[in-house]
Amino acid sequence: AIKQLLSWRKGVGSKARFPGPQQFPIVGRVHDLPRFSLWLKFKEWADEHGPIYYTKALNQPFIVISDEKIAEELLVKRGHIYSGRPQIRSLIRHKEGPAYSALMDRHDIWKTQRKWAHAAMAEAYKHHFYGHVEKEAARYLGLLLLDPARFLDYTREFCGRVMSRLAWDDATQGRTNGDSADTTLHCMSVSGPLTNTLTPLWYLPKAVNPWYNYEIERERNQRAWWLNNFRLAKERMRKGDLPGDTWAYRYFEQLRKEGNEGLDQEEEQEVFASCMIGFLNLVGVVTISGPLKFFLMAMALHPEWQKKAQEEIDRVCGDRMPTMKDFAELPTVRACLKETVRWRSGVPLGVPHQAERDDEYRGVTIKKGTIVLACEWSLNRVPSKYPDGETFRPERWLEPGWPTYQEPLTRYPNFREGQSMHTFGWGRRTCLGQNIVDDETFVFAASTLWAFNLGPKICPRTGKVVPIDTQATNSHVILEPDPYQISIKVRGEERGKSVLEGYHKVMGELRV
Ligand code: HEM
Repeated sequence: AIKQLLSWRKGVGSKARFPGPQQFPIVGRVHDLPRFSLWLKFKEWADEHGPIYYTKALNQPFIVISDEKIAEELLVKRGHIYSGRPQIRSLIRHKEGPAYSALMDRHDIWKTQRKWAHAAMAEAYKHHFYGHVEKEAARYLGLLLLDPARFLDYTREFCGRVMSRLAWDDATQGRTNGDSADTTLHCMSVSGPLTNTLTPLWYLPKAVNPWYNYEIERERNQRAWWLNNFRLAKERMRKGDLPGDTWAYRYFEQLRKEGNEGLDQEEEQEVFASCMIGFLNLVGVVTISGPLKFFLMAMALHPEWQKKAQEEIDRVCGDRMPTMKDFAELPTVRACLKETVRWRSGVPLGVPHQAERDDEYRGVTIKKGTIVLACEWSLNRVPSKYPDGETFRPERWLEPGWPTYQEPLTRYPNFREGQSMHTFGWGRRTCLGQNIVDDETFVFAASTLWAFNLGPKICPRTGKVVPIDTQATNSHVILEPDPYQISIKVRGEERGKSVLEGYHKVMGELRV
């Protein structure tokens, strides 16, 4: 504190600085950074101080960006400087690895894991994830038909199952996968343990430190779970019983190509590989279930768009459930999805980058260690690119004249290319999941609207619409909306029969 006070006094008026809220000694502005919906505060400051501003929380300097060009200049063109990850106080050893590649510094472990995950994902995408997304969607529709009130649970489980099937051929792990992802996200978020904001608390002695003890236990369990699945998959590989369309198979096959026929490994190598596959499996759950839950909400609140999308689906698919083959013919479905992710971002703060060394930008020194945030919530509301940014308007992706419109509509909008790819981050740290996001959200959205009508829930006691707070979320780095209620009704008897038929067809093959 004394050091800070001195440097603050020395620093007054002496250097060029970015604009920003007034800083106070020792605390900076930590006192008015809310733990929940922090992006609203960052947007408020952006409106006041401009597209790049400076602030501090305790001793941690921040640069917050809300302009795509500036973010490109720093995070892409100068990616060799701004691609570190800051320490999240309540997550143990994440910068070193090997557990969370998205949160590691840029060292060899990160490079190896990123390269491997990128190639594994690209190969699976070539085969549109081997039809697993469609099969799980058919199961999801069946469950929704039987018990629509549990739609939020089922939505997350759907995402968890797809990922665990791809990772280890064990969709039954889908629910655990979702829970594990959720707890990890809690621990890494400002809205999570108090020690993420009041960081000095982390250094309390273990005997009186519930945050530290919890994290040790959580991380140990998660790693054991990953390692267990890895070893089970290895046993199956040895017996010739592991399907070739899993990431685990791909990994073991590579070992064999290197001459390791028996798949014998030191524990350290197994831990490395199980974390690499385990994390890829984990990171694909809530990242997708959050947008899907917001999509269902948006459709219930915007019947005019739901109807347009359903007319399109009925015209193209008729009585059969939509699949990836219908992608080109269903631009309205894609526009509703793309607009959902813009309107209610799943990663509204973006994922923080950190300056790996001192740099100078526009005459201002940016110190090594500064956290650089391209605030997705603000980027999605830049008026010149997204007019009427607070409103859900899928037409901005479908009609010429809007800044985000792109042709041909058989291809755009999508989540892999074209407009607004800032959603998936920047430069060397760009998201590795865009392909699966594109497939999974499309099949889920098209098939749900094919089978069901979504609408507001009417309270049986008052007869009034149950209100939905569309901004209420768990405020995690990657978030989901708070539980909400809508009505989900099958679109007629025939459609119900088709849903059940589809469900029975896949249930024989799926592990439950
Ligand atoms: C709509 C869904 C998703 C969104 C909006 C999203 C967004 C992001 C963002 C903003 C980042 C940080 C980029 C940066 O630091 O500049 C990121 C990183 C990452 N994402 Fe995604 N993501 C989504 C889904 C997925 C899925 C489904 C997977 C994998 C199955 C995935 C895998 C990753 C990985 C591995 C990283 C870390 C990259 C690195 O640090 O090297 N993401 N994502």
